Amino acid sequence: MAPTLAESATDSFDLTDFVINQGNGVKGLSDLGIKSLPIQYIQPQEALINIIPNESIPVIDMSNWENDPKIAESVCEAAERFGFFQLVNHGVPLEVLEGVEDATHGFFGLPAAVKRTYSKELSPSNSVRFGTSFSPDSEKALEWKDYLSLFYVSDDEANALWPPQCKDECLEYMKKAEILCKKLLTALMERLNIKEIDEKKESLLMGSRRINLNYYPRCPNPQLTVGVGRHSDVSSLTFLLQDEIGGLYVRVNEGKGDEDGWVHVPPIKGSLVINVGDALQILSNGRYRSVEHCVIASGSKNRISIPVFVNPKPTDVIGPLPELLAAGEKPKYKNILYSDYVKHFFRKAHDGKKTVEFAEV
Ligand SMILES: CC(C)(COP(=O)(O)OP(=O)(O)OC[C@H]1O[C@@H](n2cnc3c(N)ncnc32)[C@H](O)[C@@H]1OP(=O)(O)O)[C@@H](O)C(=O)NCCC(=O)NCCSC(=O)/C=C/c1ccc(O)cc1
Ligand SMILES: O=C(O)CCC(=O)C(=O)O
Ligand SMILES: [Fe+2]
Repeated sequence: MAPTLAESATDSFDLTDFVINQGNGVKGLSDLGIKSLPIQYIQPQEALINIIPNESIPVIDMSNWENDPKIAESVCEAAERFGFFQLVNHGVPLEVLEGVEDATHGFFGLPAAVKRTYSKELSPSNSVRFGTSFSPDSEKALEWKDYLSLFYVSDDEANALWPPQCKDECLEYMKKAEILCKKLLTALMERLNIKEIDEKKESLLMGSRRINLNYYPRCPNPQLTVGVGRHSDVSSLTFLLQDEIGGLYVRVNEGKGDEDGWVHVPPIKGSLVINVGDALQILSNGRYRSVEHCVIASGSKNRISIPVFVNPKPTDVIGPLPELLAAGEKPKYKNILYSDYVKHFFRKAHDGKKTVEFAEV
């Protein structure tokens, strides 16, 4: 039986066992109606961010993409300057977005005992993992987030192993996002004078995919914790669907003259938030920027978000693209096996932009 509130306030309540081992997650804690944040979730002061109210990341309308080259230009400029932008009229149908949102609520609404069967300990495959926080074994303070992470290997594998409550919707969203991804990557490569995405480049840029379903339940003291700590993604590009609650913040003006701080990414119905990940920063030799972001939980509502991470293949060696070096650029990054890079990211707590130092020359 779930512990009572009185029990949860005492040492007799084993939070790790309840949240992690039993599969209740932070959703389980929130559903208990706890009135204050357990100490394990209190983040150190430096995790808290300075919010800049009057700035924003670009919102780009893609409806005239085929005919108006200025749209591709805005995408490339946003990828260089902010590393983040929102897209509207991007071609992924609203029903597909709504379908995967409903499926996400369906999955997290399952009993803990069912979700737990997808945990690292019990899941029959490394491609499917239900968990809570990012890296609980290495974090000083936990994050207020549960997730399901699905690595795509094949349709057959997904059909056999992904949870039936969400597999069709996840596959559909991932596939539609891929069409959009090709368009964006073609434009981003053209800007680097790379006219053709051959097989090798296609693998480096979009050889693997992972879809995460993130659940951030209502939090009793959202200002003391984080939904996701500051990090950059290790993908090439991330396609993030967020619901109407809000809470995603992106770092702006880092190392520039203007005020360094964080801007909110306001939810826009039907839009997708796109961001550059470390792999594209490395491949483009720093031209496109993978930028820090974080999530602040809500004090009143449950929030979901669904990123599709488009990545190199785990077996690819990533480094600055040869065309850039042939044009005389000095490499800023070493060549590195992509799965080593990702393992390095997953084994430590979120730490801003530090992962990329692993690849710096
Ligand atoms: C190295 C991978 C990820 C796993 O390969 P594996 O052979 O199953 O390796 P391991 O089982 O040894 O996993 C390596 C470590 O990563 C951990 N891990 C294995 N998947 C996971 C998992 N989805 N979640 C969080 N730890 C994991 C796993 O627990 C393990 O840590 P540890 O147990 O401490 O040794 C492999 O699939 C790979 O190279 N994938 C490349 C494609 C890929 O997944 N790219 C990542 C895109 S994800 C991204 O950009 C951002 C993700 C993100 C996610 C959460 C955030 O809060 C913020 C951002
Ligand atoms: O929930 C969000 O808005 C962002 C989540 C995120 O940054 C991630 O999963 O990598
Ligand atoms: Fe992220």
